[in-house]
Amino acid sequence: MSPPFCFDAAASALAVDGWCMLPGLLDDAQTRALGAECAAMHDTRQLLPARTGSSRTASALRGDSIHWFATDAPTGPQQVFAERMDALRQRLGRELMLSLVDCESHYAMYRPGAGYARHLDRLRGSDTRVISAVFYLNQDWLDTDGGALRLYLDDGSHRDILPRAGDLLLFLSGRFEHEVLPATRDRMSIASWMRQRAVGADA
Ligand SMILES: O=C(O)CCC(=O)C(=O)O
Ligand SMILES: [Fe+2]
Repeated sequence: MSPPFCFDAAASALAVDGWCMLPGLLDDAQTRALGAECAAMHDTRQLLPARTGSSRTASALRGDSIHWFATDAPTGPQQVFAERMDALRQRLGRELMLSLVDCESHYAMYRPGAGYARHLDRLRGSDTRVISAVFYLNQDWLDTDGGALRLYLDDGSHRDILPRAGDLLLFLSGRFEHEVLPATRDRMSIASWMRQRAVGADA
Protein backbone atom coordinates (compact mmCIF):
# COMPACT_ATOMS: atom_id res chain seq x y z
CA MET A 1 0.00 0.00 0.00
CA SER A 2 1.31 3.42 -0.86
CA PRO A 3 1.74 5.78 2.07
CA PRO A 4 -0.74 8.56 2.76
CA PHE A 5 1.62 11.28 1.57
CA CYS A 6 0.68 10.28 -1.99
CA PHE A 7 -2.86 11.28 -1.19
CA ASP A 8 -1.71 14.57 0.33
CA ALA A 9 0.38 15.35 -2.74
CA ALA A 10 -2.66 14.63 -4.92
CA ALA A 11 -4.82 16.94 -2.82
CA SER A 12 -2.28 19.77 -3.11
CA ALA A 13 -1.93 19.33 -6.87
CA LEU A 14 -5.70 19.21 -7.34
CA ALA A 15 -6.08 22.39 -5.29
CA VAL A 16 -3.42 24.24 -7.32
CA ASP A 17 -3.82 22.86 -10.85
CA GLY A 18 -7.21 21.14 -10.79
CA TRP A 19 -5.70 17.88 -12.02
CA CYS A 20 -2.87 15.45 -11.23
CA MET A 21 -1.45 11.99 -11.81
CA LEU A 22 -1.29 9.68 -8.80
CA PRO A 23 0.87 6.55 -9.14
CA GLY A 24 0.76 3.78 -6.56
CA LEU A 25 -2.96 3.60 -5.79
CA LEU A 26 -2.70 -0.20 -5.97
CA ASP A 27 0.19 -2.63 -6.24
CA ASP A 28 1.06 -4.52 -9.39
CA ALA A 29 -0.83 -7.72 -8.49
CA GLN A 30 -3.99 -5.79 -7.62
CA THR A 31 -3.77 -3.81 -10.85
CA ARG A 32 -3.25 -6.99 -12.89
CA ALA A 33 -6.25 -8.64 -11.19
CA LEU A 34 -8.47 -5.75 -12.26
CA GLY A 35 -7.10 -5.87 -15.81
CA ALA A 36 -7.69 -9.63 -16.01
CA GLU A 37 -11.25 -9.22 -14.72
CA CYS A 38 -12.05 -6.44 -17.18
CA ALA A 39 -10.67 -8.48 -20.09
CA ALA A 40 -12.60 -11.59 -18.97
CA MET A 41 -15.84 -9.63 -18.60
CA HIS A 42 -15.31 -8.22 -22.07
CA ASP A 43 -14.68 -11.68 -23.51
CA THR A 44 -17.88 -13.00 -21.90
CA ARG A 45 -19.89 -10.04 -23.23
CA GLN A 46 -20.60 -8.48 -19.83
CA LEU A 47 -19.47 -5.06 -21.05
CA LEU A 48 -22.16 -3.16 -22.94
CA PRO A 49 -21.88 -0.26 -25.41
CA ALA A 50 -21.82 2.99 -23.44
CA ARG A 51 -24.47 5.66 -23.92
CA THR A 52 -24.17 9.41 -23.45
CA GLY A 53 -26.64 11.60 -21.60
CA SER A 54 -30.25 10.57 -22.01
CA SER A 55 -29.70 9.06 -25.44
CA ARG A 56 -31.16 5.56 -25.77
CA THR A 57 -28.81 4.51 -28.49
CA ALA A 58 -25.08 4.00 -28.34
CA SER A 59 -23.61 7.32 -29.34
CA ALA A 60 -21.20 8.04 -32.14
CA LEU A 61 -19.44 10.24 -29.59
CA ARG A 62 -18.04 7.33 -27.63
CA GLY A 63 -16.98 3.89 -28.69
CA ASP A 64 -16.33 2.16 -25.39
CA SER A 65 -18.16 -0.72 -23.73
CA ILE A 66 -18.67 -0.52 -19.97
CA HIS A 67 -19.72 -2.40 -16.85
CA TRP A 68 -20.77 -0.49 -13.71
CA PHE A 69 -19.39 -1.84 -10.42
CA ALA A 70 -22.16 -3.20 -8.21
CA THR A 71 -21.58 -1.66 -4.77
CA ASP A 72 -23.69 -4.32 -3.02
CA ALA A 73 -21.87 -7.30 -4.53
CA PRO A 74 -18.35 -6.33 -5.59
CA THR A 75 -15.91 -8.93 -6.84
CA GLY A 76 -12.62 -9.26 -4.92
CA PRO A 77 -10.60 -6.98 -7.24
CA GLN A 78 -13.42 -4.41 -7.35
CA GLN A 79 -13.65 -4.37 -3.56
CA VAL A 80 -9.91 -3.67 -3.24
CA PHE A 81 -10.25 -0.82 -5.73
CA ALA A 82 -13.38 0.60 -4.08
CA GLU A 83 -11.81 0.60 -0.61
CA ARG A 84 -8.73 2.42 -1.83
CA MET A 85 -10.82 4.96 -3.74
CA ASP A 86 -12.97 5.53 -0.67
CA ALA A 87 -9.86 6.28 1.40
CA LEU A 88 -8.72 8.71 -1.30
CA ARG A 89 -12.18 10.29 -1.52
CA GLN A 90 -12.25 10.91 2.23
CA ARG A 91 -8.77 12.40 2.21
CA LEU A 92 -9.49 14.66 -0.76
CA GLY A 93 -12.79 15.74 0.77
CA ARG A 94 -11.05 16.77 3.99
CA GLU A 95 -8.11 18.51 2.34
CA LEU A 96 -10.16 20.36 -0.27
CA MET A 97 -13.15 20.96 2.02
CA LEU A 98 -15.52 19.23 -0.35
CA SER A 99 -18.45 17.08 0.68
CA LEU A 100 -17.81 13.98 -1.41
CA VAL A 101 -20.48 11.46 -0.45
CA ASP A 102 -19.70 8.52 -2.70
CA CYS A 103 -17.86 7.18 -5.70
CA GLU A 104 -19.31 5.44 -8.77
CA SER A 105 -17.08 3.38 -11.07
CA HIS A 106 -17.21 1.39 -14.26
CA TYR A 107 -14.85 -0.72 -16.31
CA ALA A 108 -14.35 0.53 -19.85
CA MET A 109 -12.95 -1.25 -22.88
CA TYR A 110 -12.05 0.67 -26.04
CA ARG A 111 -11.35 -1.67 -28.96
CA PRO A 112 -8.74 -0.57 -31.52
CA GLY A 113 -9.92 2.59 -33.29
CA ALA A 114 -12.54 3.49 -30.66
CA GLY A 115 -12.40 6.82 -28.82
CA TYR A 116 -14.50 9.30 -26.89
CA ALA A 117 -15.00 12.75 -28.41
CA ARG A 118 -14.16 15.90 -26.44
CA HIS A 119 -16.56 16.26 -23.49
CA LEU A 120 -17.08 17.40 -19.92
CA ASP A 121 -17.91 14.77 -17.24
CA ARG A 122 -21.02 16.50 -16.01
CA LEU A 123 -24.29 14.89 -16.99
CA ARG A 124 -26.81 17.30 -18.44
CA GLY A 125 -28.53 19.22 -15.63
CA SER A 126 -26.51 17.50 -12.91
CA ASP A 127 -23.63 18.84 -10.84
CA THR A 128 -23.05 15.80 -8.63
CA ARG A 129 -19.74 14.73 -10.21
CA VAL A 130 -16.93 16.69 -8.56
CA ILE A 131 -13.73 14.73 -9.16
CA SER A 132 -13.14 12.44 -12.15
CA ALA A 133 -10.68 9.60 -11.69
CA VAL A 134 -9.41 7.27 -14.39
CA PHE A 135 -7.36 4.23 -13.38
CA TYR A 136 -5.52 2.50 -16.20
CA LEU A 137 -5.14 -1.27 -16.62
CA ASN A 138 -2.91 -1.67 -19.69
CA GLN A 139 0.41 -3.46 -19.19
CA ASP A 140 3.37 -2.55 -21.39
CA TRP A 141 1.68 0.37 -23.15
CA LEU A 142 3.92 2.02 -25.76
CA ASP A 143 3.79 5.63 -26.99
CA THR A 144 3.11 4.23 -30.45
CA ASP A 145 -0.03 2.41 -29.21
CA GLY A 146 -1.89 5.76 -29.11
CA GLY A 147 -4.98 5.90 -26.88
CA ALA A 148 -3.98 8.99 -24.89
CA LEU A 149 -6.48 10.85 -22.80
CA ARG A 150 -6.16 14.44 -24.05
CA LEU A 151 -6.86 16.87 -21.22
CA TYR A 152 -7.63 20.44 -22.33
CA LEU A 153 -6.11 22.94 -19.89
CA ASP A 154 -7.31 26.42 -18.98
CA ASP A 155 -4.57 28.17 -20.97
CA GLY A 156 -5.60 26.56 -24.25
CA SER A 157 -2.85 23.94 -24.23
CA HIS A 158 -3.44 20.25 -23.68
CA ARG A 159 -1.76 17.27 -22.04
CA ASP A 160 -1.75 13.77 -23.49
CA ILE A 161 -1.81 11.07 -20.82
CA LEU A 162 -1.06 7.49 -21.88
CA PRO A 163 -3.21 4.76 -20.27
CA ARG A 164 -0.39 2.95 -18.46
CA ALA A 165 -1.24 0.22 -15.92
CA GLY A 166 -1.30 1.50 -12.34
CA ASP A 167 -1.58 5.22 -13.15
CA LEU A 168 -4.51 7.17 -11.76
CA LEU A 169 -5.52 10.47 -13.37
CA LEU A 170 -7.57 12.86 -11.23
CA PHE A 171 -9.22 16.07 -12.40
CA LEU A 172 -12.07 18.37 -11.48
CA SER A 173 -15.09 17.12 -13.41
CA GLY A 174 -16.66 20.50 -14.09
CA ARG A 175 -13.50 22.21 -15.26
CA PHE A 176 -11.62 20.17 -17.86
CA GLU A 177 -12.87 19.00 -21.22
CA HIS A 178 -11.06 15.89 -22.41
CA GLU A 179 -11.18 13.21 -25.08
CA VAL A 180 -9.93 9.68 -25.61
CA LEU A 181 -7.83 9.28 -28.74
CA PRO A 182 -8.07 5.99 -30.64
CA ALA A 183 -5.51 3.29 -29.91
CA THR A 184 -4.09 0.50 -32.01
CA ARG A 185 -4.76 -2.16 -29.33
CA ASP A 186 -7.41 -2.85 -26.70
CA ARG A 187 -7.48 -0.09 -24.07
CA MET A 188 -8.90 -0.80 -20.59
CA SER A 189 -9.62 1.55 -17.71
CA ILE A 190 -11.81 2.15 -14.70
CA ALA A 191 -13.61 5.49 -14.85
CA SER A 192 -14.79 6.79 -11.46
CA TRP A 193 -16.52 9.88 -10.17
CA MET A 194 -16.42 11.19 -6.63
CA ARG A 195 -19.78 12.82 -6.10
CA GLN A 196 -21.46 15.40 -3.94
CA ARG A 197 -25.15 15.39 -3.09
CA ALA A 198 -27.29 17.04 -5.75
CA VAL A 199 -27.97 20.67 -4.90
CA GLY A 200 -31.57 20.92 -3.77
CA ALA A 201 -31.75 17.23 -2.85
CA ASP A 202 -32.95 16.23 0.61
CA ALA A 203 -30.14 16.04 3.13
O1 LIG B 1 -10.57 6.30 -20.30
C1 LIG B 1 -10.26 7.48 -20.21
O2 LIG B 1 -9.07 7.86 -20.30
C2 LIG B 1 -11.31 8.55 -19.96
C3 LIG B 1 -12.74 8.11 -20.13
C4 LIG B 1 -13.72 9.25 -20.01
O3 LIG B 1 -13.41 10.38 -20.30
C5 LIG B 1 -15.07 9.01 -19.48
O4 LIG B 1 -15.47 7.83 -19.32
O5 LIG B 1 -15.79 10.00 -19.23
FE1 LIG C 1 -14.79 11.73 -19.45
